[in-house]
Amino acid sequence: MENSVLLQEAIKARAAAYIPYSGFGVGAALLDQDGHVHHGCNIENAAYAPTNCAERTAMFRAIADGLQPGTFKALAVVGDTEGPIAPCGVCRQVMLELCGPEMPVILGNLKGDILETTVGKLLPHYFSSSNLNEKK
Ligand SMILES: O=c1ccn([C@H]2C[C@H](O)[C@@H](CO)O2)c(=O)[nH]1
Ligand SMILES: [Zn+2]
Repeated sequence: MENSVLLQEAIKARAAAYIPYSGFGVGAALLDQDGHVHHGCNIENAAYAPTNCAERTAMFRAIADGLQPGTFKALAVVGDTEGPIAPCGVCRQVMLELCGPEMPVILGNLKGDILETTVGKLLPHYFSSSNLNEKK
């Protein structure tokens, strides 16, 4: 699937954002190996901390639907930002866990700016399960 098509899916996903506090809607679209797209939006909370970002919503939704970690092909994320949106640190760590360092990440905005990167480039010198296993 073209990056531009996956970004369009992220824009569609953004329409469902629940954002009563920030007013800042984000959409995400996660492509699986069968060519299916899993949508995510940010879901906020009056207590703020329980807020779930669009990226994590898409990944958790796909895992809950039975897809296997490490099998995803790409993740697109879109917000109404000046340049391509920047995923938060928590989402980068979850991307590493569920998508792996090599997976492409396509970051965009509503003006059509695009940054193509990877999970590993977004989270250099990351902590992962291999660090836990070093001590076994
Ligand atoms: O990449 C990002 C950045 C921010 N947010 C959400 C979290 C919160 O609802 C709002 C403001 O931080 O945007 C995302 O979903 N993804
Ligand atoms: Zn996040």
